[in-house]
Amino acid sequence: MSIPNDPLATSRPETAVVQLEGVGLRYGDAPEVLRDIDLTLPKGSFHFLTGASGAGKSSLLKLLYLAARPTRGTARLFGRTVSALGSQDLPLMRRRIGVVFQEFRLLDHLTAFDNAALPLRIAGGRARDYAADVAELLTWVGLRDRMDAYPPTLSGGEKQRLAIARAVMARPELIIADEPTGSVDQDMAVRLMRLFVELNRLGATVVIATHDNALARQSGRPVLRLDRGRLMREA
Ligand SMILES: Nc1ncnc2c1ncn2[C@@H]1O[C@H](COP(=O)(O)OP(=O)(O)OP(=O)(O)O)[C@@H](O)[C@H]1O
Repeated sequence: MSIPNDPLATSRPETAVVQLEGVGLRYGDAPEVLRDIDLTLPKGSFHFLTGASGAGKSSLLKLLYLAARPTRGTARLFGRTVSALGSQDLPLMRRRIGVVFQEFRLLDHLTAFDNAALPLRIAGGRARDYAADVAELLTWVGLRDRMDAYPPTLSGGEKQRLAIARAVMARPELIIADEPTGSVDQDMAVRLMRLFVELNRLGATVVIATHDNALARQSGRPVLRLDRGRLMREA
């Protein structure tokens, strides 16, 4: 399905971080949960993704962070066709993407500091080089006094802030966040949004899925809406 009057649809392919053409997704033999998705996300764009529970938001995000492949149509990420990626390509592609999972997915046996530092460690960084950056970002998200805590001892909001810090720590080119402010109060939600806005200003492409239609509309950013697996463009 093409989205009427969508200026993104005309963007040049080489500037697109994400391109989905005629994409469908089904789990097993069940009916498709995503249908006829055409979507181009230019480099440096910032979109919200809304839709009722079960509309397919997390499933669409899974396609974008390579946790699922389309069962129909074509997906391109950073100009590469996803179906042609080999197993050796996936870790490198994934390092370019920062994901805030709805259920956080923190590692319980690592401290908050080590969770946040993980993307830098995986990229081959040395603790003495990145320690100050990790501490600064954790301080920014209000976790200065919780750096040595383990995830099971953190509140829901603290876990969420840690998940966000980890996702953006290595300055990914594409930031994908699934309900990133669902567990924090309004003031913290505004603060966290400022972080995404700042990273976008520095060049990151950002996609944020949320139930919070007001948050999405007030942002002034384009809103993509999923309605039972079909993509609509709201504003
Ligand atoms: N791993 C899976 N196996 C089978 N069906 C799934 C799986 N994940 C999601 N679904 C189904 O796909 C549909 C879309 O789910 P999805 O989680 O993408 O929606 P959502 O819009 O993110 O919902 P929510 O806002 O509640 O998180 C639902 O019908 C769901 O039951």
